[in-house]
Order: sequence, then C-alpha cells, then structure tokens
Amino acid sequence: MSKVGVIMGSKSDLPVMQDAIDILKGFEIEVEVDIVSAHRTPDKLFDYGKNAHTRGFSVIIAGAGGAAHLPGMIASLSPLPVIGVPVKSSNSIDGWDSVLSILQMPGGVPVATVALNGAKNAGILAAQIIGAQDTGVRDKIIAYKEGLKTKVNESAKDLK
Ligand SMILES: Nc1c(C(=O)O)ncn1[C@@H]1O[C@H](COP(=O)(O)O)[C@@H](O)[C@H]1O
Repeated sequence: MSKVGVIMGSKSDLPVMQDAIDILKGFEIEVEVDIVSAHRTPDKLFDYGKNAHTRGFSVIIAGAGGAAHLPGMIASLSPLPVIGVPVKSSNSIDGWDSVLSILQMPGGVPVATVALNGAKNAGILAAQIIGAQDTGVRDKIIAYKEGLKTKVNESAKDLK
C-alpha cells in the first residue's frame, strides 16, 4: 500500500500541516509524520531524503517556514515526487520568504509548490499522484470532487 511522508521543519508548523494529514487520512492513505530540518537536523535530512523511497513512501509532502530549504533539499536527495508547503511562520516576511524559497527551485530539481499554508491541497495532490495508479484512491478523489460540486450547487440555491 502507498504511504505519504509528511515532514515539517518544526513542530510549530503542525497546525498548518495537520490539514494535509487529515485529508490523506480521509482518503484512507497511510501517513507517516516527522520533524526534519535542513538547518537543525542535517544528518536526519540526508538520511530521510536518501532512504524514503526504500521505506515504502510514494510521495513526500514537506512544509517549512522562513528560509524554507527543507522541501528543496529533500527533492535534491530523493527520486520521489516532493510537494512543498510554504508555511507562514511567526517571524516571517508575510510568508513571502517561505513561498519564494520553495517555489524558485533551479532546473532539474522540481518541487510542486502549493499556496501559502496550502497543506490541504498538498494532501489532495499527493492522493492524486497515488490515484494515477491506484484505482481505489482514484475513486475516492472522484467522489471528493463530486462533493465539492454538490456543495457549490447547494450554496447557489440560496441565492435564487
Ligand atoms: N525552514 C525551516 C527549516 C528547514 O528549511 O530546514 N527548518 C526549520 N525551519 C522553519 O523555521 C520556522 C521557525 O521554527 P521554530 O518555530 O521552531 O523556531 C518553522 O516554520 C520551520 O519550518
């Protein structure tokens, strides 16, 4: 079974990253959560990035704030797709520091960057990557999208 690694630079990122964990669990996808920091735990970062694909992960979601080097460094080490979540941390420059650090990767080392604090979309994107091969997960995504459509249509009824 596919597993998603959700990592973040600090436990202070957890309130944001929880959205990715929750939506993945809603799709019944196994999630393993950890704190990994390029700056504070560089040895752990190297170990995680080099070995994630041998540990049953299919996708890695990496969230960090400020000088957010974690997603890019993981992408440099791992053959797995990496989804980056810019986190608006407490002393950030309105989140722009994180957005630009994660978004502006050099050619050859992609990180699929979602919106600032966009962990929910990171979870959905990870599920969609898994669903490209796994029809059970794909069906859950189809149902999820149907749910979105129904919600919008229901909300529009009040306007008539
Ligand atoms: N950007 C990084 C990295 C990294 O990129 O490796 N490690 C920690 N951090 C970020 O520092 C911010 C403040 O962390 P603390 O709240 O622990 O001081 C967090 O948003 C974290 O993601």
